[in-house]
Amino acid sequence: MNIKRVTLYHVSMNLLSPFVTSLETVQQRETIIVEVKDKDGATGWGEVVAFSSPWYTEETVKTSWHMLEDFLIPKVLAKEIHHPSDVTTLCSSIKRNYMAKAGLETAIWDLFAKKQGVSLSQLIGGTRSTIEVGVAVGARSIGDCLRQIEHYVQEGYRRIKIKIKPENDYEWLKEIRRHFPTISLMVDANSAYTLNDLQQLQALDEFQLLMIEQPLAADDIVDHAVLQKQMTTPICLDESIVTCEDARKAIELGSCKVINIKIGRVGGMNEAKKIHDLCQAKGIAVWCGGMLEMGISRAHNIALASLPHFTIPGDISASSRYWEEDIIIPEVVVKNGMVEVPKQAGIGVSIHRKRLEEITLYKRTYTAS
Ligand SMILES: O=C(O)CCC(=O)c1ccccc1C(=O)O
Ligand SMILES: [Mg+2]
Repeated sequence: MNIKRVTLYHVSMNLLSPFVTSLETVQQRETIIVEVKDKDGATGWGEVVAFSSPWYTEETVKTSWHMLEDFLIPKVLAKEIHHPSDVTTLCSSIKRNYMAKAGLETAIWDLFAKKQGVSLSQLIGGTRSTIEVGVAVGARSIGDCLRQIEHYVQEGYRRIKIKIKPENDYEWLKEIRRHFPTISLMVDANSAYTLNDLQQLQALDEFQLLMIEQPLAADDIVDHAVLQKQMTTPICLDESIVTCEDARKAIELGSCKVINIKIGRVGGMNEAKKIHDLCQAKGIAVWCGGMLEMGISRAHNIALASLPHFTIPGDISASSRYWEEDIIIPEVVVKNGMVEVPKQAGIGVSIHRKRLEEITLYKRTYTAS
């Protein structure tokens, strides 16, 4: 493949309702859509999942744009690409900046799959035609939280995830379990605790949680290993795992029993697949995480989650969970807690050009010299 043009769209959409985490409340979702075109005019689409501010990881929409414009796009425009995994190698001299890399790399995966005439799921070795999905609830109050759970359980979601922090964990979970004693339930702390909170965390063991996601700091796989030995609830790592090497070390240390794989956080589909394969070999459970994303990233997640070792429902909700109108056709729909894996070439959905233009604040095209 010779990539001839890359277009970046700076876009912004309002979430249907604010998403509250221990670190940030997201209402306006700003991001970058990446369109790549080769010499034959074939097109691939990717989405950068960085946020407006560096609350989740260090990347932002602006740092991603800078990395793409000044370093990453020039690399892919300069060389022939034989396979999307070449992009990882091409960009390996550029440190970190995983979400910026993933936005471009996933667009090239979509393009490559389309050129081969196969679905992205098929291309990466996906084995499922439907995937089980869960939903994440980031609520302002326990009342709001209970109402949301009720609604999503009724919609058929297979697993509910609640955002917690030290000020509302035990009491909230007590209330939730009183109303929903048997639902598949897990929590995500986005690093809101330290080992000083050991007893408070151990108290959560009574709620039969599927897992607790990222209780401690992103750069602390040592303390997570200490914590896992003293909790029965499985620990799942999210922010701590940005490479396959991180996953290997965390597994060796016993820092987690589960890993949440996000394509954006780990720099692309290639690395995501490597982590999947490693976890499969080591018997560590995995599921596909979410980033309050628009449809393009959602479609890439669906392809990833069709791999055989994704045995736990991911944070892959319907387009209508977050958006009035998504930028893909058809939108992602959830029926009975399941999403169909598209069979069409590439990510298997079309871009809703009119909707994309509506939410675009600025766009710029870069061409091969
Ligand atoms: O529904 C989703 O898209 C995922 C929700 C979620 O938990 C989340 C959303 C934004 C940033 C980080 C996270 C996370 O998994 O920690
Ligand atoms: Mg998380």
